[in-house]
Amino acid sequence: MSPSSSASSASSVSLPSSSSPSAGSGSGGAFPAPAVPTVPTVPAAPSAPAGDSGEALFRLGWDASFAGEFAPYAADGLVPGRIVRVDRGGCELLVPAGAVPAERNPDPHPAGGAPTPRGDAVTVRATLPPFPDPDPTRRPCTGDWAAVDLAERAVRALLPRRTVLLRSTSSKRSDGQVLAANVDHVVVAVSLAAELDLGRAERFLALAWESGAGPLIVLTKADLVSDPAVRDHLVADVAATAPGVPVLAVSARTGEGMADLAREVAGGTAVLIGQSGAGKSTLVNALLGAEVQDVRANRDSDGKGRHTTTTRDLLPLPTGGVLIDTPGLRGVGLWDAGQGVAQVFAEIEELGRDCRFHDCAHTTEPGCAVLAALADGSLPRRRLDSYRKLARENEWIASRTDARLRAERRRRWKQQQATGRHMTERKRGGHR
Ligand SMILES: Nc1nc2c(ncn2[C@@H]2O[C@H](COP(=O)(O)OP(=O)(O)OP(=O)(O)O)[C@@H](O)[C@H]2O)c(=O)[nH]1
Ligand SMILES: [Zn+2]
Repeated sequence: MSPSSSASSASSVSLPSSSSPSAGSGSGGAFPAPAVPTVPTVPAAPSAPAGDSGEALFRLGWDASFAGEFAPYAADGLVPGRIVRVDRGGCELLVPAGAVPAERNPDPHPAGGAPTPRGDAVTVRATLPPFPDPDPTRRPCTGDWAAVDLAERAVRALLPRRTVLLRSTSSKRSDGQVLAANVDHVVVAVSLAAELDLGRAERFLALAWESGAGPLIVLTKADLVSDPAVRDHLVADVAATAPGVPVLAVSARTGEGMADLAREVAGGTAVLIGQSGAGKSTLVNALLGAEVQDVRANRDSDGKGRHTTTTRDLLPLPTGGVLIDTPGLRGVGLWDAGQGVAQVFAEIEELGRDCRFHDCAHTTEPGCAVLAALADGSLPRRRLDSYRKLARENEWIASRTDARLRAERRRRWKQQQATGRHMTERKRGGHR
């Protein structure tokens, strides 16, 4: 599947990138001021009467907080767009259809001849400004909100990110790579078709917490566990491992739990991560009500090459919310996720505060509260082993990372997450 195929969905129009400034647009009169959404004072529901452009934006995950950040750019005549993918030549964005003047829209009747619905979003290409920032995790990525100059087909600025998912790169010096920005829900898919791998789930959870987004565990293929008592037991097992994380058993095959999942992700932007074969593509298709992502019955066990089957990057869901499903996102590895690891193993961190030595490594130290909990059985051995493994792995990754960039990034994230937390909380909680 070629990358450009993403522009061919029935509701999108693919536009060639234009390098010639204001070509054919003549004076300001011939090129109407881009429609800029009204800035609401409260986050509007997707159905809010915010006008065509506003509606399209809210369907893409826009909210009052982003609108506030965007206000200065609106004054400059720029239009908000959400980055679908970044490539060598620039990026693809979704912008409100109403913001793209008809004369610059060569194909208003895409696949099937249906006109682009009013209030919908269209795909445009745009160039990206040079990013001199030495930190690679600051580069634009899928999910970023941008201020777009539609006349020049150029991105002028990115809005501050609320959350960001990072992964380690395979290079010797790990600098991290951005996978997705402004994600509210990280859905961790764990298959019920195989023996539960809690350690793996914990690794994905650490990454989710680290991003700033809220995790949600989905136990897939529930139809394969026919005994409801067994199923309940498995859900309880996982829930005990992940305090504070909702756990849902779903089956894309029978539809069980799918409405609950759709409701959980309806108020924001979600990503699906999990082991290859966990049923992510099947879930995406079920959530979309269409065959968009490729499901293959037989894959090579290491899953190499499967990314070529990913056909879409940023997908508005019919039930509300947006799904980001970019190549490389699904099997992510930990990267600099100390905070996330601590959050997954909150009870161990908590116990550690009662250790006699504040820098206790919980190995042989006298007065160690963690070892005491292990001895009296209140802390399962598996949990401690998993914690040690992830903490070690994380320390190793952190040691390969530029310390100054790392410290800067931490500070920035704290600021950004504090700013965006309120809106993210609303998105997460709004549909419960
Ligand atoms: N019984 C049953 N099988 C399912 C269900 N969902 C998915 N499967 C099967 O599980 C296999 C893997 O599903 P995929 O959706 O391709 O898994 P994936 O997580 O996207 O895999 P990667 O793309 O490799 O990451 C396929 O054979 C699906 O038919 C389900 O709800 N019930
Ligand atoms: Zn200790």
